[in-house]
Amino acid sequence: QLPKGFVYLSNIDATIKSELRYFSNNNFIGKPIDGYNNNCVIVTLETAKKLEKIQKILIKKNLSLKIFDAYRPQQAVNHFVKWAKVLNDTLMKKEYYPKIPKSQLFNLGYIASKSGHTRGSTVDLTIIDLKTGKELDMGSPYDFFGEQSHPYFSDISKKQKENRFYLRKIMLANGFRPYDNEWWHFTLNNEPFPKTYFNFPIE
Ligand SMILES: C[C@@H](N)C(=O)N[C@H](C)C(=O)O
Ligand SMILES: [Zn+2]
Repeated sequence: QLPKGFVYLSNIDATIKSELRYFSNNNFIGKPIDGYNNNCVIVTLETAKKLEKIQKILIKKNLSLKIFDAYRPQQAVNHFVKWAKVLNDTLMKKEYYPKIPKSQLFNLGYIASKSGHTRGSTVDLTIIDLKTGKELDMGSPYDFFGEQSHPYFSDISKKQKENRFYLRKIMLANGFRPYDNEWWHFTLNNEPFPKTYFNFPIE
């Protein structure tokens, strides 16, 4: 039973793809994150309806949204904070933050100790090509912490810029706002719980 105002995204649009990275070992910590007990995407109803609208536009072009993270319990954020304090635990540094000292990941805005995700109306996502099943090339992988992931980073190919801006354009046109440090992170404008940081686990 989810709190009032929250839904399983698959109940609103079952065609949207997902890969909940914090439910797996494939994330910047290298282990499943506290509070992710199931592989399902939870968001506020308002967010789900906007994503459904975007998905309907993409499907016509043989494209689809792919969600990496959505509602994130506060216990997961606390796990990130605890991990950040152990400076010698750098299991996934090579893949996720090769050039940024671990001690700077929060200061530089790549991870937040009070995250919009915890309010239920923020999503990390990309677009996939349904013909190939592959993610569009955005010029850096999801959760790659570095300047390369800043939306306006210039040293990427024309196609990578086009892909980034297509995602950004469609999200902004449908009620989301972007984030300066990460091309994949968007928050719903007029979110229903702007001040509430939820802690119910994902199950
Ligand atoms: C950790 C990354 N996926 C992310 O969402 N970063 C922002 C800053 C956040 O933690 O809210
Ligand atoms: Zn995010």
